[in-house]
Amino acid sequence: QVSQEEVSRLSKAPIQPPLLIHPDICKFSFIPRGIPPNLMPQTIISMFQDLGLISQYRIRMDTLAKFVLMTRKGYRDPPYHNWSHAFAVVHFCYLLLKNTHATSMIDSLEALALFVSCLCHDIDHRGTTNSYQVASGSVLAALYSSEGSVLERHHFAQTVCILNTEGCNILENLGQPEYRRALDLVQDIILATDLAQHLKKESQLKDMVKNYDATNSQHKLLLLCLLMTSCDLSDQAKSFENSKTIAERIYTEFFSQGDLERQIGRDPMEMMDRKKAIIPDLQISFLTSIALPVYRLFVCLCACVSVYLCVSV
Ligand SMILES: Cc1nc2ccc(C(=O)NCC(C)C)cc2n2c(-c3cc(OC(C)(C)C)ccc3Cl)nnc12
Ligand SMILES: [Mg+2]
Ligand SMILES: [Zn+2]
Repeated sequence: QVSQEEVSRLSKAPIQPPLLIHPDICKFSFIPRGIPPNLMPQTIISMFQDLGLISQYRIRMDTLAKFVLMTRKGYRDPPYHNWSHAFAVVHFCYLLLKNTHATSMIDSLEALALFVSCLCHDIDHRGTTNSYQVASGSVLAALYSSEGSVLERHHFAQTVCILNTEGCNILENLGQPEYRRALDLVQDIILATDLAQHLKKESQLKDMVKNYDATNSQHKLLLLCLLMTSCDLSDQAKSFENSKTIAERIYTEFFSQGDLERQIGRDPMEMMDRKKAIIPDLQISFLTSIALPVYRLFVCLCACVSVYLCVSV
């Protein structure tokens, strides 16, 4: 729970335009960690405002304040999968929605669902992977291993839990069909952050990008998943110093998991083994095989769309 005093302080604070919070906040090169952690909740609220989502979906300010504070509380503090990661992902999503043609390809409900998904996509992450949940027989594995994407189902469940908490439902003023569609979108988008699911989609994503059809709901969903993974990986699209710092946090998590796996008598995979992992090699393969293709797809999509927009104008 969050204190009523904290909620009212945040909901009564005047909403400053993002640029007044930090002059570089609208630059793709901006490192969101440049925002002091105590200003993150109000920065998120000012991004909601700047995207026009508060008025469009008649979101009450005290409800939005409580939702953001509950979401922040929902994150644990592992080296990487923490609140500052969520904030960095939300910030990139804000820039995408403000700057790219994506806005002409998705409607405002999809933009709302994407933005909320970015904020909530790793809630209550423990700093261990899906396979570790199953190997260690965690409660989450007991709950979700039959469907797969164990952690991501939990992140979604936690999001619904917060929305169902008194005074936190920012979607309460949506019509019933819109509410249903928003929640279904948030579920699909958060589930798309399971790397295994993303890799399965590679060929569909390529096809969507090549001949994007806005009337095709499957294409629309694939686009939202691509936008989500672009945001989730966005620390790798910034300065080398930032990418290096973030990669070090990720391997701190991976190596701690490797230590845990050794303790339960399992042999950790190389990437999790602090004795065997060569981070530069691992990163070159991750960036070339996973991160770069995501951004290449995205650039290709924008190119296709801008041609499409010019033609259709
Ligand atoms: C810099 C950087 N290195 C990484 C190196 C390896 C892996 C990894 O999970 N290898 C698989 C093994 C463990 C079975 C992830 C890495 N990673 C991610 C990331 C991306 C994710 O999935 C999407 C967003 C869908 C791509 C999901 C989770 C994470 Cl931590 N974000 N930044 C990184
Ligand atoms: Mg995740
Ligand atoms: Zn993430």
